[in-house]
Amino acid sequence: MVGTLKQNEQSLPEIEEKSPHERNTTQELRGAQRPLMAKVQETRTQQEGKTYPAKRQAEHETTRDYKVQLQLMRLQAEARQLRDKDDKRHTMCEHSAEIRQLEGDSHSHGKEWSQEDHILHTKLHDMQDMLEHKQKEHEEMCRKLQEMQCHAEEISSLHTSLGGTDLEKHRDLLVSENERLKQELHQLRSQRDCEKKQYVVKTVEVESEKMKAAVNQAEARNNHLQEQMDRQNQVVQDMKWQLQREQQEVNKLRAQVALYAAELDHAQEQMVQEFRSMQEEKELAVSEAFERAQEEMRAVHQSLDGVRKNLLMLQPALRTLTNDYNVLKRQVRDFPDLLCGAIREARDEFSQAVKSVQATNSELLSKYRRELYLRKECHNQLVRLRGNIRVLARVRPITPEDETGAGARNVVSFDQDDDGILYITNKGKIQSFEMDKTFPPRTTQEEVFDEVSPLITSCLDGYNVCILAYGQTGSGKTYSMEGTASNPGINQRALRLLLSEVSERSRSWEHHLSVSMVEIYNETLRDLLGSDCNISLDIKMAPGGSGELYVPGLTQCNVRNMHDINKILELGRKQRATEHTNLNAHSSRSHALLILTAKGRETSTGICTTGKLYLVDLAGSERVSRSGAAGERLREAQCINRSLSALGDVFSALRSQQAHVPYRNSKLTYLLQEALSRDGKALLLLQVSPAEQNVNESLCSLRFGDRVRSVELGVPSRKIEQQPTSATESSESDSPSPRGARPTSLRKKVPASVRQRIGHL
Ligand SMILES: Nc1ncnc2c1ncn2[C@@H]1O[C@H](COP(=O)(O)OP(=O)(O)OP(=O)(O)O)[C@@H](O)[C@H]1O
Repeated sequence: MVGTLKQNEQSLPEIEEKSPHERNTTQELRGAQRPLMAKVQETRTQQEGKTYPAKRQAEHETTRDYKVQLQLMRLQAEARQLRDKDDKRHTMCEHSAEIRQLEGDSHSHGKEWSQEDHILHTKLHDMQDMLEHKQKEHEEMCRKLQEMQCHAEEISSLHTSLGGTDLEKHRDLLVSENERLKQELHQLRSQRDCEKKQYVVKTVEVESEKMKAAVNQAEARNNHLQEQMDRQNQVVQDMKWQLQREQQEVNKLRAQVALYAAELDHAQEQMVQEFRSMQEEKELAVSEAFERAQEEMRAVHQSLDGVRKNLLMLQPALRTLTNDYNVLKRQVRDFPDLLCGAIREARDEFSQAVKSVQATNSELLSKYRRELYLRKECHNQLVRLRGNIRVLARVRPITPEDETGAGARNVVSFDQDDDGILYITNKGKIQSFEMDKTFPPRTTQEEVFDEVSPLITSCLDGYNVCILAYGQTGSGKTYSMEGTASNPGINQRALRLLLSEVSERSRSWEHHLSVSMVEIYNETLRDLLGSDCNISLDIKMAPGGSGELYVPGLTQCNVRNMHDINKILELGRKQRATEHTNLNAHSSRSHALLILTAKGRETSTGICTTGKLYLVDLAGSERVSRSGAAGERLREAQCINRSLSALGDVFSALRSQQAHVPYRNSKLTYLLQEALSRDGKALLLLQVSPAEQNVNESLCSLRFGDRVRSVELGVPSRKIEQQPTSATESSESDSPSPRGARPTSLRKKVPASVRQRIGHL
């Protein structure tokens, strides 16, 4: 057929050259032939050996596209189904929400449902879990579906890009055109065959070269088209394979979707079943609850009826209560005024009562003080009568020498109303001590001296008087006895007082005062006013059987004025200081005694008196263990302890009124024998440190004082003499001597009248 066409195309110019009529016919034919040729050419390329497979391919692709479209539609239907399922799931979710709501409602119905609620809740929870699981699966399926849709869209777009539909149309057109052309060609061919019979020999020879070139050109073009066709076929083949792969993929996915759909159906079925069962349970529970609620309601109604009846009965009582309440309200309103008035009255009464109590109190206090004073007086009287040793306690202030901190804390306190009572706190316990008088730290030297001065002046009346300062080292013994230059102690004040007394009594009395000062250190008696104070002195019994004691070689300095006093005291102090390098260290370990002898003569009666005043600053009474002494110090401490315990022994012998009093056990007691005997007057000044660190020593001193306080020396007697006269001698022999008084030759000579007078003194 191609060969025929080629021959036709080559023969046409020959016809044109032969005649005008033929030329016109040929031109017309050529005009009609050109588009036809182009179409024929196209058709030829499509038809020549390959037109048919391409057509088949296109048909095949069309079928495949249709199938893909069908699959797509099916997938869309499946997606719709899935969407429906999703809607159902939503509905189920709503149902479960309703169930939850019902569950919440059922909660409010009471505790008895809690068990069932719990079970339902657990089931619901399980279902929710399952639902969530299904939801995830559904999401996964949706995702895959989307992927499939994407694939389908890709296929569809590919299909469109290939222009399948247009091609088909175009192809149909071409087919019809081809048919038409074939017919035309057939006509032309028959026409040409007729004409050919006339010109064939010439034209073939003339035009054969041109035709050949045209045929070659056509063939080249034909080859080019063939190549294009091959490429196109290759592309179509690739697409076919791709389509096959996609188809397989789609099949797989469809199978998966079917599987998921089955699972989903199954799950949905299960859920529907469970939902139904839950619905049934819920309905059952609701009906039960409803019944129960109805019962409760009935009970509530019944009780309400009862309450209503009670309410009706209570109404009159309520009215009464309301009235009462109103009355009370009025009272409450008026209450603040009433209360204020009552408070005012009560306050007035109270202040009056307080005033009267205060008046009574002050009256009682003054009475108590008077009583106390009288009691003291009586006590002093009793002490005088009994001859008790008076014990005074002086507490020094806290000094810088005391340790700072807890050890320096004050542990001593005093009674506000009774100046004889002192309290001492030891390890949290408070102990009280009763003395004849106590002196708080603020007490001045004058106040202390005022208390002891009557005793001092009694030596001018012929009494032996002894004042002992007792206490541990540093407790203020020297301060009380010697004092300081600006603030002298008992020693200097006593001498000054005696001098003034002597001058006061000078009208009726002649007095002679002499002073000795001694020190007892390690049981050695030394004269502090002598030329050589290293000489150890002895205490001896006076010759003549008077029983009096004297110290041979002891210096006695006459005292006439203050100058003498100062000189003597200064000398004594100096002797103590020069003898021992460290005065303070030494002074605390020796007893210092100031002995004043007062000799008097009453000018009118000729009565002579001799009184002695012993002012003793004892050595420190602290324990050896505390001082930690050794060697010489230990010996000193032992001597001090021996002499102080000898003093204690003397006091205890006197207290128990033993026949023998061990005066001679120490130099101290031996020297003080006259004052500490039953004829003397004694006063113990206890020095107490208030510091907590010294509490044990303070307690020892106070206990010692407590024991001494109970010692009765007896009624003291004066040591008097009188120049013998005939009158006095005869009457003296009848009068008995005072209680326990040592009978002396001189005592016998005192007349009864005089003795009576003396007794009053
Ligand atoms: N009442 C007081 N007021 C002020 N200071 C005091 C008082 N009593 C004692 N002191 C002071 O306490 C310190 C110790 O006193 P003091 O030397 O008199 O004690 P002491 O008992 O005599 O000691 P020692 O046994 O060593 O002689 C001194 O510094 C003294 O001035």
